[in-house]
Amino acid sequence: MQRITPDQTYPLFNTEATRRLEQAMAAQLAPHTLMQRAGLAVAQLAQAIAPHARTIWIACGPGNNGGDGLEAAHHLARAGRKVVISWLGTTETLPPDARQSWEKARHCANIEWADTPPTDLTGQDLCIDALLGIGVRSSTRPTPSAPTHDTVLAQWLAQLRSSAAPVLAVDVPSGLDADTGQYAPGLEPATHSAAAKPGTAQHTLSLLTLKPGLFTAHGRDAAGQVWWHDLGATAETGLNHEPPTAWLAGPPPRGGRLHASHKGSYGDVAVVGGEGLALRGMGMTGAALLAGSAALHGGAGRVLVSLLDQDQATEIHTQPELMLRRFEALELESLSVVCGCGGGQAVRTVLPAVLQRAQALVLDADALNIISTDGALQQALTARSARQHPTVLTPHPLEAARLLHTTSAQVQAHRLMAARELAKKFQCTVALKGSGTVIAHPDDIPHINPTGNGSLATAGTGDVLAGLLGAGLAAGMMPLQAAIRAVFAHGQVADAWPLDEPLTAGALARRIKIG
Ligand SMILES: NC(=O)C1=CN([C@@H]2O[C@H](COP(=O)(O)OP(=O)(O)OC[C@H]3O[C@@H](n4cnc5c(N)ncnc54)[C@H](OP(=O)(O)O)[C@@H]3O)[C@@H](O)[C@H]2O)[C@@H](O)CC1
Ligand SMILES: [K+]
Repeated sequence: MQRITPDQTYPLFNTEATRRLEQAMAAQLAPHTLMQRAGLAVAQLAQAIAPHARTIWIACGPGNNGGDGLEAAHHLARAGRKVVISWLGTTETLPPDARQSWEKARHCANIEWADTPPTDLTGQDLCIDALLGIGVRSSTRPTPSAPTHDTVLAQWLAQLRSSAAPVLAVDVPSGLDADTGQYAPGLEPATHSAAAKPGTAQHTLSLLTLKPGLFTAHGRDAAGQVWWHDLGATAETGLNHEPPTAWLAGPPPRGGRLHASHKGSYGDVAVVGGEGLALRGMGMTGAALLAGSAALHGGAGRVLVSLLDQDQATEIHTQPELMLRRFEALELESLSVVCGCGGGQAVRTVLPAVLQRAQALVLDADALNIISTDGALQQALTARSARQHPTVLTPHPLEAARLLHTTSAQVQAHRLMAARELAKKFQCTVALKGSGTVIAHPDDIPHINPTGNGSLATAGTGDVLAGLLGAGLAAGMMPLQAAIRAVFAHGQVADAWPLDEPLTAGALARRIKIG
């Protein structure tokens, strides 16, 4: 069993791939072996995280996820723990594996069966959520006969989520789609605002495979600390014959600098953005300066800043290392250009030249919005790939939606798919921001970033990411690697930041550590 931390790369498998692996393994093993292993692993983790739990309430659903819970109940009861089971299945519809575990649990004298879940649990107890796993339906049941069952399941789920006791979720937090990290309709937590985190699992034990939905969209909040037990898959069948759906990115390789190097060894970044106050009364030069600061702290040899403010700025007092340049004075052909940060409408005039000439390019914010409305710019963007000019897009979900002519809800509903679609459409690398940033490249398996948290949800952090990425490209990194590295390092600063101190984008840029 492994505790998942951002210290290595892990393969992630969606439901379809997981089912294929399950079948391949089950064919080689005695019947019921996988569920026995799953139940034992759940019981072991329960004992480890709550060794002194007074009562262990196990909420078991009608399918094999419930079967895992029943199997775990048997082990925990045999270990002398006080176990209360609430089971939602019927003997007529029980899958064969779950039936065997149900019978085992039935024969354990010291298990209490409760149709009404206990309401007096405290922090000294433990809940095990075995209601729904990867079999959760993505639509509500159409038949009129069933709602009662579904209603009870939803009630028990609400009770788990609001319990004072810690929750260990089996395989996936019930109701969460293992592929997308979205909740199934009708099973969303009641409180769903960023300020009030919904009651969710403190631990999730992912079985056989790690699933992408645990690490993106609502997955991170829903799952808490993720653990993984492969049920013997790596040793017995190898996970190799099934290509991963995605990778959970690990830390980029550390690389020191050669002593005999100079500023030219690390390349030049040019930040083009920062519409001035004069044009529309909205000054956004700070965004470009943040990107510049991040490029500096990300290791760029030199950082040039071209502010789109009609030459009002003549000097940057706050960061003397940044060099101001008129746009016309930039030798775009030899630069890694970061374009868009605070660019407003002013960035429209420079985009044709930037897309045509920049050696390497990061496009963010306003640049993306303008491109999404202009077919000629879209063609120019796509054409960069044929000239071997690396390009990285860093959209948030709404910007991605504009580029894909869809809604941000659709993008969020299928983050992995949306990032891949964008990468293919424009033949470039994409970092789709948000919880569990997805990094996609046309010909590669996408990566999900494991670092970062809600403190990054503040103005300017996107500009910092763009600048940092520009530094990676300037150093000659491949765009996919540069994007993985930048997103990882960006999130790492937030993870190390004190929880009770608001993180500002300026501080974020200054704290970046690369290599
Ligand atoms: N894969 C593996 O390698 C291994 C898998 N194992 C375990 O099996 C789990 C998968 O089991 P599974 O296929 O039986 O599906 P599961 O999640 O129990 O749900 C199906 C049941 O829930 C019901 N239901 C669905 N949605 C609903 C809703 N919205 N509201 C109400 N009800 C809803 C659905 O009803 P139906 O749609 O049939 O009407 C059906 O009765 C997996 O996550 C892991 O824990 C391990 O034991 C061993 C290795
Ligand atoms: K579950």
